[in-house]
Amino acid sequence: MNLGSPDSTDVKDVKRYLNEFLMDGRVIDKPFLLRTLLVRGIIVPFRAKNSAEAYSKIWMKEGSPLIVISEQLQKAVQANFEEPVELVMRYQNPSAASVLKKLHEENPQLKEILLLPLYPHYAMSSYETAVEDIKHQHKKKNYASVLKTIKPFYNNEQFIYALSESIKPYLQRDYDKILFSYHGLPQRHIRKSDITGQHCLQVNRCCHVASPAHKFCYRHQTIVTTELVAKALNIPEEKIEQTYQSRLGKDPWLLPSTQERLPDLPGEGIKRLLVVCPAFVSDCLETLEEIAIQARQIFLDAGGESFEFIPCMNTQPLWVQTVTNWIKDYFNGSTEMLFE
Ligand SMILES: C=CC1=C(C)c2cc3[nH]c(cc4nc(cc5[nH]c(cc1n2)c(C)c5CCC(=O)O)C(CCC(=O)O)=C4C)c(C)c3C=C
Ligand SMILES: [Fe+2]
Ligand SMILES: [Fe+2]
Repeated sequence: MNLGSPDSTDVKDVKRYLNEFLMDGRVIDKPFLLRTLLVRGIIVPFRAKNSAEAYSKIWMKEGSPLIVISEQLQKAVQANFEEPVELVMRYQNPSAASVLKKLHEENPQLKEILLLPLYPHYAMSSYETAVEDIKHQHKKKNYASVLKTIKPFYNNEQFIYALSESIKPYLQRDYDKILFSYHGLPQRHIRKSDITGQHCLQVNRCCHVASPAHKFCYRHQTIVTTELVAKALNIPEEKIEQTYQSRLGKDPWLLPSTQERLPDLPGEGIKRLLVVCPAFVSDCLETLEEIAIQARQIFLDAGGESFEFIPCMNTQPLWVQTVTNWIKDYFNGSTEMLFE
């Protein structure tokens, strides 16, 4: 299960997509009336045209890169199984309701469904809303099957290995720094997901101090991914930096911001930059347009000399094998990857 895209780059389709996405109370977490006013009255009318233009720059002949690549991943994984492997999106198509219907109609004996949210890290606005949406649709129709979910895999050995191997070839050439740019979040979301109510963004160096809050802390989980990849690839500390991208609105988001850090780097002697986006396993608007086009321009305009975007794992054989292994382990009785 992935996030989803508009059906086309037409402004009306982009509007429909943005309305569904941003009216999700786990994304814009304001009371319903205020959210409606904000989303339908301000954000979508002002954003839709620019978003549609951004999508047009990266659209493939088969459709949105996020969907096309996720479909390719689904087909590659399906090739390793007799059991059906389906792709589902949180917003727009194919929806959880339609995929569940299809699965149960085509497989009347269906006993178990294993859900893989295609997000390495836990966030209320990505992993949690995806899981809750499909659970809700499953319960609504009273399906007899059991639905199990794979947990965020930010620190999973095979994920780290596949991600590190996807980065490795880019480290062969000379570079000054590798930037790990993760999708950002409002800081409020980090506090809301803190099950202790007193750890996240409250304790000094919270993400480095052991706490049960880490199970739901996006910031902690992104930091761990960066540290594990750095260790796997032996990247010196001074050559790594972590930032957060894609900010929306005026609330404080996670820092440092990718867009704000980029223009500073050349002045600090960072002229040759590598950028990787490990919050995404499939390339999408936020990597292909925001990073590979916009961020590159910001960096080069500020005096940077080379900017290399490292693509997501997409359909790389090691990633397909990793997903396949998780599913096989589950069917062989392992509960290690399951979210309880
Ligand atoms: C990686 C996980 C993601 C988190 C966490 C997340 C939070 C989040 N996003 C928005 C607002 C937007 N995000 C948009 C696109 C988008 N976001 C993710 C992933 C996460 N978002 C992906 C994979 C994509 C790309 C979709 C595609 O079709 O390629 C957009 C839409 C595009 C735009 O207009 O910029 C918005 C809006 C918020 C507000 C948020 C947390 C609160
Ligand atoms: Fe997003
Ligand atoms: Fe935290």
